[in-house]
Amino acid sequence: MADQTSPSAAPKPRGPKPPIPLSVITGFLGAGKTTLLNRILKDPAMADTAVIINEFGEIGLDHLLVEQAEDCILELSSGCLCCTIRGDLVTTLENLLRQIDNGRRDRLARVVIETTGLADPGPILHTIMLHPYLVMRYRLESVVTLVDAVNGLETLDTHEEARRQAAVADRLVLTKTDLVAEAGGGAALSELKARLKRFNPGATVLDAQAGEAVPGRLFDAGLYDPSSKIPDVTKWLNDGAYSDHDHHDHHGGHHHGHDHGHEHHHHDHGHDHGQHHHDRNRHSDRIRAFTLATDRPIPAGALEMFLDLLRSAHGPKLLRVKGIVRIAEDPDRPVVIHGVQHVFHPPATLEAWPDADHRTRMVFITNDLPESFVAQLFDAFSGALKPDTPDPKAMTDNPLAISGFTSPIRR
Ligand SMILES: Nc1nc2c(ncn2[C@@H]2O[C@H](COP(=O)(O)OP(=O)(O)OP(=O)(O)O)[C@@H](O)[C@H]2O)c(=O)[nH]1
Repeated sequence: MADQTSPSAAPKPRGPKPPIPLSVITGFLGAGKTTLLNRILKDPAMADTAVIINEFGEIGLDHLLVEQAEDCILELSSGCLCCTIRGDLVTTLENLLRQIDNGRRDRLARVVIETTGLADPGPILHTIMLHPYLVMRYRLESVVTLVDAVNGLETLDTHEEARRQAAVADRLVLTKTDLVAEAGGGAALSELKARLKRFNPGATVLDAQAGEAVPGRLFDAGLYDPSSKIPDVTKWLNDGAYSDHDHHDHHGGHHHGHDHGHEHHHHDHGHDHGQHHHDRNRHSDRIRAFTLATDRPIPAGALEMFLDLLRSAHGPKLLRVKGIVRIAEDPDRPVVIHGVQHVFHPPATLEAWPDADHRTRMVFITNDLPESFVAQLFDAFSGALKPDTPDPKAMTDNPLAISGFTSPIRR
């Protein structure tokens, strides 16, 4: 029986095998995904990694890559990974497990899926998160999004997929910074970094040309490291980055965070100003990143309803949600939540708080979903009702809300 943990770990654990870390590398067409994969696959840290790539149109696999790590490459053949062959992806992931379970493969340290440039990574992540067996055997480790420093601003302006890819990332890798430097494009690079920071402040930005895109920094996003008993949620959440990335529009109260869309006016930033220089930012500005933090514990059932309502009514607007939550019934054992669009990982209960901060902290990256809405909804469910806000019963009685978020709290 293959053991996924480090060889030095004392007695081999009985029971289910630890889930295999799974990362997704995404990035717009030509961003440099294959180039990066080719490079990192040579790194000893990538031993025992299986890479799943898909062929797209006439462009075949990079043969270097195939030769480099023949055993580990599984080629999917039928078009776009995101839209048409999720069944293939499931089969491929199941086959890998079978190889491990029947001893044909000794170790599988990690799986990396490279998506096509046009893919919204959400559905790929959902394929794993929604599959009852795969979600037990694999754990989402890191979403790595490559951004071409030469074309990045333009691509973010014009392509929804590119914005989504950047917004769901745990790691943003800037590629082709060498070309920008040669062309004296320092200002454009700063603007690109600022843009990325604005709609995904928690993601670590790595410069591929500076040698920063190494496996340890790409994939070690921190949450469920099996070698640590209490996972490094703080690193994973990185909510500190949300409070110092901007300088305006700070709201009071116990909710922290920033609202780039001025949503309390309930109109769209871009349309509102109507000036040419705002057009460029219009789409990006619909993507908002904010945090909620509060001392007030929330009953487990109310958390369930909060998430249920949020995802059923507003799932498409949620790009990424991460959080550590203080539960009223069990305040010493926080619950970790993790969602991509309308799909949430089964929440995990930690044995203890990872650090001295015992507040509920959640980070949200949303598309056209205002911070104030999310904050009010959370307040309603956590019991911090203000006189002019609806009570949770009124909200859950909404006939448009779809139920189905069952048994969310599992250990
Ligand atoms: N100068 C420079 N060129 C790069 C860098 N990264 C990638 N490239 C080049 O950019 C082109 C596209 O790179 P790929 O790795 O094929 O990009 P990709 O994201 O896999 O492309 P698709 O699979 O078509 O979406 C290639 O010609 C690479 O050599 C970089 O950091 N600097």
